[in-house]
Amino acid sequence: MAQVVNMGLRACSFSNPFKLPRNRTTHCTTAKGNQPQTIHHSHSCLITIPFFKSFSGSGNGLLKTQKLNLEVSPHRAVSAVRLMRIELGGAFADLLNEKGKGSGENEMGYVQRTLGFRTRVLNHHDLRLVTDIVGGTIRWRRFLDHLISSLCHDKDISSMEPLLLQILRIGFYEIVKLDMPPYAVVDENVKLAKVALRPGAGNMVNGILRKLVVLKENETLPLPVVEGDDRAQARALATLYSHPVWMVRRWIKYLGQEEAIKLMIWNNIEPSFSLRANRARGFSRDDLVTQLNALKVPHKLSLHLDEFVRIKTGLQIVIHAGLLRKGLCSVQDESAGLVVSVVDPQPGETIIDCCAAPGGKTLYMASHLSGQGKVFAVDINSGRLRILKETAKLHQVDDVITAIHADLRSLTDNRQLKSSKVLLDAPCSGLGVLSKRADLRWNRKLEDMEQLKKLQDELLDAASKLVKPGGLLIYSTCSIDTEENDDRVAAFLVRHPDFRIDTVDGYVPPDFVTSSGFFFSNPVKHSLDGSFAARLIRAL
Ligand SMILES: C[S@@+](CC[C@H](N)C(=O)[O-])C[C@H]1O[C@@H](n2cnc3c(N)ncnc32)[C@H](O)[C@@H]1O
Repeated sequence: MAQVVNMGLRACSFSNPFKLPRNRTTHCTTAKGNQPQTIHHSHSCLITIPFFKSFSGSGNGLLKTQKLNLEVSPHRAVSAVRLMRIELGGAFADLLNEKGKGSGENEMGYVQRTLGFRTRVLNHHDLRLVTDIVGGTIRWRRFLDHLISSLCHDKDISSMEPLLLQILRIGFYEIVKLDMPPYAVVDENVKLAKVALRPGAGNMVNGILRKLVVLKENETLPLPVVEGDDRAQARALATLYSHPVWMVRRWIKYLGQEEAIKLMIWNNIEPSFSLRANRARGFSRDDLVTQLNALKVPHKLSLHLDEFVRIKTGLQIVIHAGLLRKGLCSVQDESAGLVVSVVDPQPGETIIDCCAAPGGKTLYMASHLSGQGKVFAVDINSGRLRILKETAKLHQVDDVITAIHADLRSLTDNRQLKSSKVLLDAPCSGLGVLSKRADLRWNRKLEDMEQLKKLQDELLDAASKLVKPGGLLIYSTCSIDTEENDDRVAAFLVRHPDFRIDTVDGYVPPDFVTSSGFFFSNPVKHSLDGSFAARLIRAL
């Protein structure tokens, strides 16, 4: 049985939504005074025992509840809980959006509430494993679920206990995709299921994972075959490469099957990240490189942008070292940096950033103004705008940024705000950033595309009203979808014949310039996020 250290109040929780109530005797570890002892009770409630110890160190007598489990592998326990939170919509797969930044107190609180115990605090190595397991398990969800339902008696896994399903997904991912030593994986996940759920759940995990190990060793995994009509082929590919069927069909239509497969392979690879040294804080790329060397974080200089460095691993170390918190650098993909190159901000200019939050491009543009000029940062989302303002202070560019909380579409009716440079970084499907946003592929729906295109048209019309005669409108997205990119520009030019395309040639490396004069970063070709930008000049 797991070693359980109980500290805190007696509390009996019947409300854990991740466990099925059981009418059976369960072993719990409890304590009399400070002595642990085992009791039996007739439901799966969690019992914690009075310890009368303050964890805050404040000596205020506040009683906290905590059970520390040192037996289950902590990164698997934390991964299982994070996966449930993501699936239930409580968190993003993207670690950067995690308020708790990994194994912080917030996250351990979720672990405690979900599993009924805490794990030890995670170290860098554990956090790296959590990131890999969570990201990979989400990416491969359709593929893993196909295998799980093929191996389960009950083929409909949608009714399976959420926690049990996550534990199985983790085990399947570790065995099939990470090629980890199979029997260690079986043992660890069985232990987690037993402790976090009940012994019977552990037995079930044991049976299914062992079946999987045999099938893998015999190379007889039940995989779909790509055959039949277009729809059947798309379905098989969607399972094999773990994407929604509608995306696969769309990419086959626009890119052909070979390129669609390459794109899905790219989306399934662990992403690398880029860091931008913040020149506004007097922190150069050389300074950043010195810090990364000291932290032993492997890195490569960007081939395209002077302030950028690429890292494949070690982001947690950078976060932990406080480089982001101190505003010395930010995590920003080079594709986003290249959109700013298309804008080409110069000291003294006034730029309106129409959809600015959380501020990645605003801050980078502001850092190029060298204290002279202005960026008006408009956004409809007050929470995201608050993040922009806070980060602007941290980056010491707040003196050149004015935040405006507004719907761009009504802003243009009421104000006299106009400029010679207007950036519209429009809300989009995010189909160019699926490798980083592992959960996005499952959240995005085909119906979203029509709504987004309509919104993009409306925002383009609104942004165009802010452009002075002879001025420039830059339209950008982080999508690779031609209907959100080239087609939106084409439709805009029909509605606004006073605008014309100004090629991005000369602003970005030639390799990124399309035949129509737009900027386009192709994940497969450039090993960057996918993004798009067009320069549109208004007639005098
Ligand atoms: C792609 S994100 C912008 C990312 C940002 N440019 C950056 O680099 O960090 C799109 C933004 O558009 C904002 N938005 C959506 N509809 C809007 C509207 N009607 N008016 C103003 N902002 C809007 C969203 O709140 C979101 O922050």
